[in-house]
Amino acid sequence: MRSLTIRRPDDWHLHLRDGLMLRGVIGDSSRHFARAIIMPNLVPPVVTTADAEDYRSRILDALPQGHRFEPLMTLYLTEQTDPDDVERGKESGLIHAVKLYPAGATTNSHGGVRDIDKAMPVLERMAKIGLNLCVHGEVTTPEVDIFDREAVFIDTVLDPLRRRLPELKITMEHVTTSDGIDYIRAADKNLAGSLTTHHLIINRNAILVGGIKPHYYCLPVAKRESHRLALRAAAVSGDSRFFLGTDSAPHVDPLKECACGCAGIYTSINTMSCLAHVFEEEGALDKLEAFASLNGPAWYGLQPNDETITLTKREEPVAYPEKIDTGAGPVTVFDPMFPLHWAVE
Ligand SMILES: NC(=O)N[C@@H](CC(=O)O)C(=O)O
Ligand SMILES: [Zn+2]
Ligand SMILES: [Zn+2]
Repeated sequence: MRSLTIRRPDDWHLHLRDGLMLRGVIGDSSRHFARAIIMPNLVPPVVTTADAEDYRSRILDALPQGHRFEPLMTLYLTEQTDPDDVERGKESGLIHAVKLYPAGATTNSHGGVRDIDKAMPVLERMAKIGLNLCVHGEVTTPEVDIFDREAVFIDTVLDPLRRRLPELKITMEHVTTSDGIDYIRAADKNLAGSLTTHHLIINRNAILVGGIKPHYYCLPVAKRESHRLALRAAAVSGDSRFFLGTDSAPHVDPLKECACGCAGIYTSINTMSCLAHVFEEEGALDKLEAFASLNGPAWYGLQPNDETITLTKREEPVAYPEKIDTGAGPVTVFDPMFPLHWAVE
């Protein structure tokens, strides 16, 4: 048996939803993770500091008995967002990032930004006060192929924005391409990227070969194998600009298994087992702590957690449910398509 003790990890991109779904999923995160950057794409979205404060209370209220977990709140950027409200949210310690969803790019993003010029006053204020901008980095232009949307976003939105406002700290979330990795590596400052668990494991074949597999569909959509390999290399490199954001995004099965299934993969429950497997495969178990527990806090200006978790490699595969029952309905758990042997003690 091998074992590995690391600082308690954090999740720098998480969807917890609300109501019954929130109650059904939060324990899967708080069991292993100490903190998470909480995505604001509720219906309606979390747009003001007051919304974020209410949502944070609902999250803490849903936490299982005995669990300790700190939700790090974010605001959903709109063309009407008030810079003063954002600044108050940051100064009070509540708000850790503002999230840019290009309108229509992903789940519940129709209220997102259409014209980035309209968001400039907020972005300028964020640059001034040192507040992070998290971006869903895909263009939504219908002419652009869905597999190219991240690369085109970098050229037409992200790079111009960084030139215009070099002092703005930007997290390119759920990077799925080697273009994204190269772009982050080449940046001199103020740019980092989060990587999901599933994009380190699947390529686009998982969605399309042998029948259409809705539980492997998420946005940004998984790309070809060469991109997956680039993501893996970045994750295990130890480069402090890359860290874990699971993007665990629960949807009930009926909304995924239908003619127009929604995007999102649920990985909170087995992420640490999956990551230990990936890092071991890459001969880089010694880099798992940097990726899951150290680089993220450093980027967000927080201390790493004092507590630790221990992962042990077992003979028998680790059991995890195929689906969880959430009260809102069943949610299928990410199946990495290989047995998992690393267990969190
Ligand atoms: N990643 C996804 O496929 N879905 C996310 C939205 C997002 O992070 O883009 C969701 O909220 O379901
Ligand atoms: Zn996204
Ligand atoms: Zn997400």
